[in-house]
Amino acid sequence: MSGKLFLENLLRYNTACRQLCALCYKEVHRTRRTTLGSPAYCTKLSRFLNTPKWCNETLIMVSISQTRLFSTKLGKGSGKTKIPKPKAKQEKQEVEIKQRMSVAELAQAMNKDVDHVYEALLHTTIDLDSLEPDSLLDEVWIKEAVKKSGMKYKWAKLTEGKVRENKDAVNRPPADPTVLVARPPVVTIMGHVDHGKTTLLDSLRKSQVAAMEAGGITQHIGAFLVQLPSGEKITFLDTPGHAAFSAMRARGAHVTDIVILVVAADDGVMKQTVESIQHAKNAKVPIILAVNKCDKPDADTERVKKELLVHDVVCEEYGGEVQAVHVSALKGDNLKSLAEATVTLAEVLELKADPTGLVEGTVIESRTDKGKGPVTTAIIQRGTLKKGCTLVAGKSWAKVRWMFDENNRAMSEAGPSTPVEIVGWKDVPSAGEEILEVESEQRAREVIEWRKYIEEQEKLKEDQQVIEAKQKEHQESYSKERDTMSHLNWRQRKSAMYRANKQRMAFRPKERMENEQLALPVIIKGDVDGSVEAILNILDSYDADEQCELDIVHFGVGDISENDINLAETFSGVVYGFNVDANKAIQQAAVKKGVQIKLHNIIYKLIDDLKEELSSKLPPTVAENVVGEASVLATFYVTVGKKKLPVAGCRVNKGQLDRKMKFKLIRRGDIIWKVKTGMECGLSMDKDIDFQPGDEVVCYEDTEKQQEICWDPGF
Ligand SMILES: Nc1nc2c(ncn2[C@@H]2O[C@H](COP(=O)(O)OP(=O)(O)OP(=O)(O)O)[C@@H](O)[C@H]2O)c(=O)[nH]1
Repeated sequence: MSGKLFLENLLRYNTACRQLCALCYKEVHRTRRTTLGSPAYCTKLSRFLNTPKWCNETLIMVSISQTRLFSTKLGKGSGKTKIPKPKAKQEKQEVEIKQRMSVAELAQAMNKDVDHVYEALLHTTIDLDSLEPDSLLDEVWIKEAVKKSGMKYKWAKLTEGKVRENKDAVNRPPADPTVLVARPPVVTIMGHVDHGKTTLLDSLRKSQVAAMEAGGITQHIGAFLVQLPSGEKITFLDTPGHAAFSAMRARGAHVTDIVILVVAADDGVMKQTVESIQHAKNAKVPIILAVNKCDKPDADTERVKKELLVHDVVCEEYGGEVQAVHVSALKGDNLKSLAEATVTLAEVLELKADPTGLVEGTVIESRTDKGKGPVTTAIIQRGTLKKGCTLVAGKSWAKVRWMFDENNRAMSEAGPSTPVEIVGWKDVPSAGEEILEVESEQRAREVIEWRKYIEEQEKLKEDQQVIEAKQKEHQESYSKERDTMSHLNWRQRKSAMYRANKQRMAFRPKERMENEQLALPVIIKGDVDGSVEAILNILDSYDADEQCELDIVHFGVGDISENDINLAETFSGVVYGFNVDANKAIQQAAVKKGVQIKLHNIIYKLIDDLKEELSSKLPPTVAENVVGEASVLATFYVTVGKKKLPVAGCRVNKGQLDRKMKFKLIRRGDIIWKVKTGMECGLSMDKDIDFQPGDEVVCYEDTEKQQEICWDPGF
């Protein structure tokens, strides 16, 4: 072929394509989603183009992909369709938004002050009085404020967290040894079930109450302080059992200095004794042995000590370092010796803390008190807690309003190792959470916001990991089916899918019409190749065509365009966008054409939405809900006017019979009386029915249930 001939052919081909596009575009709009692929339409195209039939399919494919180009040009050239000029759009300031933004964050993103955001939301339904600068705004209000400010929004990338400045509160560096002072030990009691942990704690607490002046009310706050006559103090954590201990350890809370291991002298070393030893060893916390129930006649203290040797707990008598004290928790015998042994060990451990500077501590227990609101019991580990301090713990913060000890007495300050009940929390923090004092309320809010943000990011990451793992799994199982396309890149696959779609449209127009309500055509748009590909990979696993077909009519990168809306209208489809936008004109066009645009920033939410959309296409299933059952005991006739009507004497065995509902088992008909369980009744039908004793009557209603699509995308 000569160069000239080639050029001429090319020009003819281009013109033909353009004309085809024009025809196709008009035809698509005229016929509204019905005849694009019909044989009549193909013949029409053939005649128009004077082309052999074999190339129609290809041309239709080309025409669709050209629709966007053509429709854009149409607006310019013909003046029929007015497309908003992009000029005004370009002038708008772009604001990066995300799903959760505080008023202050939004103001910052808009380069305005907080008042600007309030003003923008002035004539909306949002309650402005409740809005603080740190209040989180819903997506709808974020968008509204941006729009009302004459700006446009753009979704921030999910990876934005990596560059955000860390605002968390952290422990102070280790204190200067010169400021350290001795502090009481914090003790946890552990041991096997029923060996006497609770009894021991109760006795220790009671010994303290007895030692107090009358009037003190002991309450369980999760920890209490015991003061020996010599003046030494011991803090006991009032949460017996290794479960609480390991829960604290799991959260990284290093609260306990000493473990008192309770072993019943009549029972010896048991399973949970061994577990307790293990927990103490893992946490590198020294043990004191309390051989309990020594008042019992069958108590054998030596046996206990010998059994413990196997588990590397060597008592002093056996040349080890573990102090053993023989007690009776029930009778309160030798508890003083146990306390003294604890103090001795504490001295050896040289337990010290810095009582100055910002407070650090751990939440031992938390609850909501009717009068006081959220309350925590904490062990202070550094600094001295006072009223008015601002604290953060987990995702909650507090301005300390009151402090109480376990005897419900108000405290003015609490130093290291002191158990204290703190009132003033905004929410209830969890046990084991670290308490840190911060400089101001503003700082506390900042820390909490940061922690919530991090939690959200981690959740997103986790979700992403789950999705990826499941995708991998699914990909493997579907790789066989995809073998035919596996050698293609995703752009080539796009063409292949177009072809497949067009073929379906061309060869099955009738079935298509019939099945239209059981097919969901979708248009997928994403911000980058990678995200579109990720979504397509998930959609590859779609295997519920039996229930409802999923047609991927089109997919691509970029914001939702007019072409997407036109395609969605043509195919009665839904447009899904991931991390992309749909400008106002597009949204208006979509509303006008009855096209749904669904925008998402999280893939699994998009897929969830798609699943819901697919499920909504399915017809509801009908289930029978039995409301009553009766048995016919006898039959008789009653005379109504001149007529004798057959009546069944029934006993309602279950539920009730309601004439408004459906009946079965005994032929069809209506019930005259509404009767309840256990009552006897007469049943007459509006048709002549020959009742027989022993017949069963079931009264039921049809209930509709929405079906769910059985596709499992793997997450
Ligand atoms: N004779 C005697 N009985 C005791 C002694 N200490 C506890 N008991 C009894 O042993 C039983 C169990 O005591 P608890 O204090 O509930 O034991 P526990 O280890 O806290 O049990 P769990 O909370 O179930 O793990 C109770 O009936 C107590 O009265 C003791 O020193 N002497």
